[in-house]
Amino acid sequence: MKSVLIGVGQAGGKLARELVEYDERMGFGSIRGAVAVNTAKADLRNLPFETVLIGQDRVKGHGVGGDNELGAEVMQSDTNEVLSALDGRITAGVESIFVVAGLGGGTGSGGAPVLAKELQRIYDVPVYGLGILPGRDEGAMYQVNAGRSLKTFAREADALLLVDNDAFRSAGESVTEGFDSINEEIAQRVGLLLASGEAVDGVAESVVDSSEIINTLRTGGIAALGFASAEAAPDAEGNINTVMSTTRRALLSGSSLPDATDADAALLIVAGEQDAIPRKGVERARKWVEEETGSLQVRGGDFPLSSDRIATLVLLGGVERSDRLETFMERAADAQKAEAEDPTDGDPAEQWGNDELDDLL
Ligand SMILES: Nc1nc2c(ncn2[C@@H]2O[C@H](COP(=O)(O)OP(=O)(O)OP(=O)(O)O)[C@@H](O)[C@H]2O)c(=O)[nH]1
Repeated sequence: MKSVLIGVGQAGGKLARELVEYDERMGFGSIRGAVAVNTAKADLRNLPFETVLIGQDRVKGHGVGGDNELGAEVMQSDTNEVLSALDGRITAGVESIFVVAGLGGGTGSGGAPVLAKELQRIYDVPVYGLGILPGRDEGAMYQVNAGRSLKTFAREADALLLVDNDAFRSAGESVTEGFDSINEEIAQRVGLLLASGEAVDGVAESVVDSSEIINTLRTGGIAALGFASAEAAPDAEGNINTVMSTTRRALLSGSSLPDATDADAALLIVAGEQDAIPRKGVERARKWVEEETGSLQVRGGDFPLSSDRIATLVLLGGVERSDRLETFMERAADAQKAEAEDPTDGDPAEQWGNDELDDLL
């Protein structure tokens, strides 16, 4: 799926760079352009694509210091500068735009939903969010920011693919120490997903295409992406169990949003040498995903790739009712309550759609 990335804030810029580098390293060519936007001048250095500094009149290039309302305001005032930087990049072949941001800070958290809303008004292609949730050890401000941004971003984008910073943390490593490896994990997953819709070597009907990604995300709301891989046998018959086990791992332990398995729609992509992908295994795994997600809309497809491994990607659309997200929304609402010194309790199940967490826009 040919896509253009807009990284907003520090994490957004770093992750966009990681995605561009992965796509180039693999020779996929699915990322057709990238732009980084920030209120902090220093964070725009070292990014190998066009950058836009916003809010100079308000914060003089020093960032918004975690104030996501200010982040939203400066994006609103300077949207035209961002749109100008995009001019000519959303060409006829581009199939989607991704707005990439960490949701715990100020610039990305506040700016990304505002930008998604503007892009929706202007472009016909889907506008997706790629949002990073703060780890549970990050402070209350990060949790509140992310809770508020999450609701608004999910509403303004066609779908919001979420990554939980706790999902890829290695034992004994702090969230901050792990950023580079987390970014690599995300870039690999998302990079493979985008490239899967582009497969040119495959002529078979079973090869996945971009419309299947778009249809899986059509339900809107929150999306998650799971991944797992294993060494492949040379023949398809020998890989039936491998496809099943990588599918299980991708969904149950390799997801960008752990424990989010209830979904409205899913797409199972099996990557590897085309002759080594077992039809029987893919069909069995697809049925398993159907049972596990409770969705009757489970699509499946191959991604022919020259490799001695089999990799499975599971894209889930509409996972906002999942336990993990409810736990997060509860954490964010608690943090907001603690900040406001208001001890009244709330039902976590209702926090998704309501007022405990103020909307950003
Ligand atoms: N995965 C990942 N998360 C990051 C990275 N950098 C920051 N974060 C997370 O993103 C959130 C902070 O967002 P930033 O992007 O640093 O903040 P910002 O949007 O630039 O906003 P201000 O600094 O307030 O202007 C925190 O929850 C961090 O955990 C990164 O490189 N990778």
